Amino acid sequence: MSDSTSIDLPHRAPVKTGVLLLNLGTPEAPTPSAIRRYLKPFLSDRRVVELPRPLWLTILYAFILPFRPRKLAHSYGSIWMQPGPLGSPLMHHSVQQRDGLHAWLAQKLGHDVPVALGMTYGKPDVDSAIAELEAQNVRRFVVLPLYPQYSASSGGAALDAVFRVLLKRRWMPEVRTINSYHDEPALIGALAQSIRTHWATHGRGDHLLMSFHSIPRQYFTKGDPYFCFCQKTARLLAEALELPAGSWSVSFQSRLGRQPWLQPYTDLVIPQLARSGVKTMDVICPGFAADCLETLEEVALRYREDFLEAGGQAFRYIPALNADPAHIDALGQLVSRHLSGWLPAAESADDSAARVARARQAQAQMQHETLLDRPA
Ligand SMILES: C=CC1=C(C)c2cc3[nH]c(cc4nc(cc5[nH]c(cc1n2)c(C)c5CCC(=O)O)C(CCC(=O)O)=C4C)c(C)c3C=C
Ligand SMILES: [Fe+2]
Ligand SMILES: [Fe+2]
Repeated sequence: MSDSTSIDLPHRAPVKTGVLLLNLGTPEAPTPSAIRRYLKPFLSDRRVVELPRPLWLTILYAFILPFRPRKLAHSYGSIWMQPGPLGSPLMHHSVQQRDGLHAWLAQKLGHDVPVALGMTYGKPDVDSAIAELEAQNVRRFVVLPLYPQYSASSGGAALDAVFRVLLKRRWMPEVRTINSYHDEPALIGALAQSIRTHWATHGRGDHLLMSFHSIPRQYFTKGDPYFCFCQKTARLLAEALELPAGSWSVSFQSRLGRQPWLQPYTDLVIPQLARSGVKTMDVICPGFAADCLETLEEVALRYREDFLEAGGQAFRYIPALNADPAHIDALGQLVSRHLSGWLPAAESADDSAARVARARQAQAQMQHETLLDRPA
């Protein structure tokens, strides 16, 4: 007991409040081996693929992992932004979102709120992101999976990764999780503004397609709310833009395998629109917080070609919100609400009474009581 002051006890320091941002993850390089390393845990997750295990593992190991990475290497290669892991658009934008949110919280709330980024699959993993917060003495944090529309296969899997890490903790942190923010007014406002700005700069198409990542239809019939959340985001966006009926629609992209997925399928809708006389179209993907393979390669490159081949004249992809200030503002507002009661009220830095109050607060947050420090 007498040498207890030399023990490195985490509860000696003032506690901090943090934010954990989560996204899917992405390969570290546009190479078959890096893509295989990424796909293996991703496609082995029971939240992502719910097929009977022996059947799915046979398909995964016999047909997908040996062949798909090579095909995807070309696709990733076409959108990679710079050498190294930050070359993946998803990683590039996620890092900027992390830094942008940290700056927003400091500016608007007057506090240093550490923000860490963790990926459900690949690096930086959720374990290291939580460790990063803990190293700054964060003992309570808000978890924000960057999927505006919750699905078990995306946000659910991300939260699983958090809870798996916490299972190993002796001293559980306080955790608040954000489930879905598909109808967050600031998010709808940011999306609407980005569309208006795009129209003002590049012209307005005859039709606006809102394309969301699909999921197997059966997940919806078993109770996944994702389909309805996508429809609600789309309706709110159409209302905000006062879009006439018939001038916009919703579709679902990126399906894999033979079972039915949420419909209508984007890859079928786009040429159909061209054949039905739509000459110019805009596409936005309001389910993707950051641009990635599925938006930049699948939609902006491949579906553009399909549209033009089917008789369309102009196809414009409207980028994801990425680290756009309006997006950071929407995420900041969302996170701030969930931080409620965890931060002392913001004070102006030159207010000396506030400085004293802050010092008292810090003292009160020193949770280490004196028992171990008493002389034996
Ligand atoms: C096989 C099942 C899949 C389900 C279910 C699924 C749901 C889902 N995915 C996203 C977001 C993203 N998916 C991305 C890539 C991607 N998705 C799947 C499979 C499923 N996704 C695969 C196999 C891949 C890899 C690429 C490919 O093989 O086509 C990405 C992009 C990652 C990147 O590196 O850029 C995102 C983002 C959501 C939101 C979602 C459920 C709602
Ligand atoms: Fe996906
Ligand atoms: Fe519903």
